[in-house]
Amino acid sequence: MENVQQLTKTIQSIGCNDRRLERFENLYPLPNGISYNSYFIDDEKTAIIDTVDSSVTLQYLENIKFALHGRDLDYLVVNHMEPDHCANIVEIAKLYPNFKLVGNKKTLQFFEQFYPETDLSANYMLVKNGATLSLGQHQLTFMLAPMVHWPEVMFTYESTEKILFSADAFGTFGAMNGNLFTDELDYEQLYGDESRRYYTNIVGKYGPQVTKALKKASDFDIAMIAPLHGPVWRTNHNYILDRYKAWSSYTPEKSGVVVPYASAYGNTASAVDYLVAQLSAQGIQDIRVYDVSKTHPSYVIADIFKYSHVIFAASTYNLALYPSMSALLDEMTILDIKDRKYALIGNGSWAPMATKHMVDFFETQKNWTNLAEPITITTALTKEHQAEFDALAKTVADSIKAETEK
Ligand SMILES: Cc1cc2nc3c(=O)[nH]c(=O)nc-3n(C[C@H](O)[C@H](O)[C@H](O)COP(=O)(O)O)c2cc1C
Repeated sequence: MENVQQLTKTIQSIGCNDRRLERFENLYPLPNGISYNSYFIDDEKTAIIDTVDSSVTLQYLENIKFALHGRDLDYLVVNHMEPDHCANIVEIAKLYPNFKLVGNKKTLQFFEQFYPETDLSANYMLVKNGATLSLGQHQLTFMLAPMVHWPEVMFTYESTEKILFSADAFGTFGAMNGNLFTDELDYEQLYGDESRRYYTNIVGKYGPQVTKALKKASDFDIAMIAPLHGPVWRTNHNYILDRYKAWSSYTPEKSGVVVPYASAYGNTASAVDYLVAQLSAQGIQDIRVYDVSKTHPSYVIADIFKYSHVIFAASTYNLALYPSMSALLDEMTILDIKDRKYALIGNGSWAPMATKHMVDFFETQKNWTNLAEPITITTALTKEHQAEFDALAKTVADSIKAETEK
């Protein structure tokens, strides 16, 4: 049976949920699943905006059949050619061969790269930035938003009902829970952290491009923002726009400190516990400690975007940096995170090298401010280092407080 909801009188949400997938892009844990959104516009001409992942094809095709009510499909607009959104183009082509596949030059190029066995060139409708398409009552305008995840990404604006179909922008991890609109649910509680983890890990590297797209989109009078994952915004746009402004400019949302550590036997972990207790004694409340061997880097990355300060602590592993800390630092480089204040603690029992590796790493990073001389301990934290740890806690606490007062 169909599973379709009304976005407006003439536009339906025909997307599907997937609560089985373990990892998005085979990388990011999905504890609450994911939704793949797709929209159907019922007008003199019929149109679908984006398709869904192959894992939900059967449900999706039922939804389309229901939405069309026996009519033919005229247009399929592809805002994003990533497989979780384009995997059903070929299926749609089998059932509705007369449709026009609407995309820009890169969209169509990617289509041929992903689906070399399917020739849809006769269906192509190539659009450029600013091109328009009339469906009857509804008028679509296409706006290129390159690198708001991928180079072919575009936004589609429907001017009659003032809806911005925003591709991956403004979306979130987490399946839908029945409520289609953000104002029907407690967004902060249900999707607040997961939308940050989604943005920072998936789009995080492309802050400048996101800023550009936000500026372009502000030319439009927007009543609704309909993303490709998660609920639709029809009120309180500023909540998500402000968050996007902060994330895309690498501005911390809060002053506070993230403390990712890597520890084989627990000594680095104990040293961190001592340090954060001193931070607490200094009055710091927002402290987030993570064992990077246990917590997936995407959660740590999301908090590094959220908070102003980071203290990295890691032990040495065969003269190298402990692998799970290395993985986190690699991920940070891939995402180009900048503008945070940091301090370093290394550990090692016979040839401690972790501190040096982390120092070398931060010399290559943009706009990270080192707050203190790195500390190296040689296995367990001892009274000998206590004063250094106390001093580090004071320095970091003072810096956080100064940030709060700004
Ligand atoms: C596989 C392995 C390799 C290690 N290699 C080094 C090393 O090259 N140099 C060193 O000083 N310590 C080395 N260590 C020791 C740990 O770094 C050390 O015991 C640790 O810093 C203590 O802190 P922890 O309990 O937080 O792991 C190694 C430990 C393991 C398990």
